[in-house]
Amino acid sequence: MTSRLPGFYTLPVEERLRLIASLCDLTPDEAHALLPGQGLSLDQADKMIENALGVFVIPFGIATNFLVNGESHFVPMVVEEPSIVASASNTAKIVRKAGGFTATSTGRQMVGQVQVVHCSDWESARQRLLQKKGELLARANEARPTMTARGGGALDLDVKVLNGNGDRGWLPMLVVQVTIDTRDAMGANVIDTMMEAIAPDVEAITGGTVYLRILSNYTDTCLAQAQCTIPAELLGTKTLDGVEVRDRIIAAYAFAELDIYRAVTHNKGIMNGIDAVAVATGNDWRALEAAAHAYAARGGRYRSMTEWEIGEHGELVGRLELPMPVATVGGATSVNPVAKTALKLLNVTHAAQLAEIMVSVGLAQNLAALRALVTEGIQRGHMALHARARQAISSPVKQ
Ligand SMILES: CC(C)(COP(=O)([O-])OP(=O)([O-])OC[C@H]1O[C@@H](n2cnc3c(N)ncnc32)[C@H](O)[C@@H]1OP(=O)([O-])[O-])[C@@H](O)C(=O)NCCC(=O)NCCSC(=O)C[C@@](C)(O)CC(=O)[O-]
Ligand SMILES: NC(=O)C1=CN([C@@H]2O[C@H](COP(=O)(O)OP(=O)(O)OC[C@H]3O[C@@H](n4cnc5c(N)ncnc54)[C@H](OP(=O)(O)O)[C@@H]3O)[C@@H](O)[C@H]2O)C=CC1
Repeated sequence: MTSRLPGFYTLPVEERLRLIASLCDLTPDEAHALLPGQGLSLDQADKMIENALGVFVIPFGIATNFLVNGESHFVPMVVEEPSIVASASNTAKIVRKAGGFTATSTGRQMVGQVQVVHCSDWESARQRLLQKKGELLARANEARPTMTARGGGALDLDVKVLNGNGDRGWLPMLVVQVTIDTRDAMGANVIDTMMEAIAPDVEAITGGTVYLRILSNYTDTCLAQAQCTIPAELLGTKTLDGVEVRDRIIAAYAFAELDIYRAVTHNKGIMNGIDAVAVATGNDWRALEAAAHAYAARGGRYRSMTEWEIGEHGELVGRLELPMPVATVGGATSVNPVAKTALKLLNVTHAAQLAEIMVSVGLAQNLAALRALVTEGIQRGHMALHARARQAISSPVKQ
């Protein structure tokens, strides 16, 4: 199977679906789930959230041309903004000619926190907790034994003391921080269950009072990295040669590194792609957004999420590393039939693989935007598609 389908976007929508269904072996039900009114049922929606009245429909598209770690992937995207799917496909086509994206992921470890207040001796409470680390980890794992059976579960525990601020009436506090491998799940519920399970032991050991027992969305131990190396000649346009475009892209990147007003826009463009895949696959995009922007501000300065530089042979080299707490099981991925179809289209079986593709999509999206911005400007490509969308809005709805 190849994801390289020249001119795919020129086909009528029904034909596109037929072609993809046959290339990806979708069952009639899986393909049917993508049609308006056929995906999430009202009954399912009513069980997913509270006070449901209906379902909100957003277009579902696929980006073509992606080659990640030597494998072709169609990338499902659910998004309301024109030109995101086209630009991802366009860049993936260029990067494919250069050998595709290389992506890795480092760990699937998430963090849970328990906040303890009112301890009489903070340092001795900290020491006692560390001495009981094995028992606390065992207690956490007893709460979700199936996670250990899968090779995951609570792995490590650390304790920190945070000073209060008397002037503002803030108490000092102690934080028990547990590292948990949640395998193919995002793990919020798993972690929260574990943190609630260890809380009584934490109180008994410290003599303090537990307040919060919750996961952390700063998932800097669940990272994915993507890289692409593009010969300059592949970047040229009708009016500019590739070396000039490459150098302008480096200048655009430097702008984002140096100026927060530009960095936020630059990073919004990256998240355009990542969020669209997150929504399509039923993942929690708020968790991804929160973690990604916090990671971009690590070290105390908010910067570009991507890095661009000139390689040894004059190529443009791009990298993106982000926290990717995504799931192929649990949450809405397991409930929404559209998300199930999206995962099948992507042809991924594990969360780490999904994370690697998503970070490649983020890198592609950034390159697309930068290349357009430093050459013809964003308006021609983006606004032509935007104008088409406006036309659809103003034309009467077919019954
Ligand atoms: C829009 C393009 C791709 C046109 O680019 P083009 O060069 O006119 O495209 P083309 O007609 O030569 O086609 C090249 C390939 O693009 C794809 N393609 C081309 N057209 C379509 C289409 N209609 N539907 C689906 N795919 C399309 C398709 O893959 C096609 O090749 P094929 O696979 O067919 O051989 C280009 O101008 C582009 O990439 N622009 C960038 C647009 C962008 O970045 N949009 C993001 C939203 S704007 C924003 O919110 C973020 C931003 C910009 O503010 C971030 C920032 O500032 O950093
Ligand atoms: N701050 C935040 O971000 C918060 C987010 N949430 C929400 O929580 C949800 C995610 O929680 P999560 O715990 O992941 O989802 P679920 O509660 O749906 O749990 C996932 C379950 O899937 C099962 N499972 C089956 N196969 C696997 C596998 N290969 N790897 C791992 N688990 C597997 C496990 O259950 P078993 O072991 O029993 O088989 C696991 O507990 C999202 O909807 C998120 O929006 C909730 C609270 C806070």
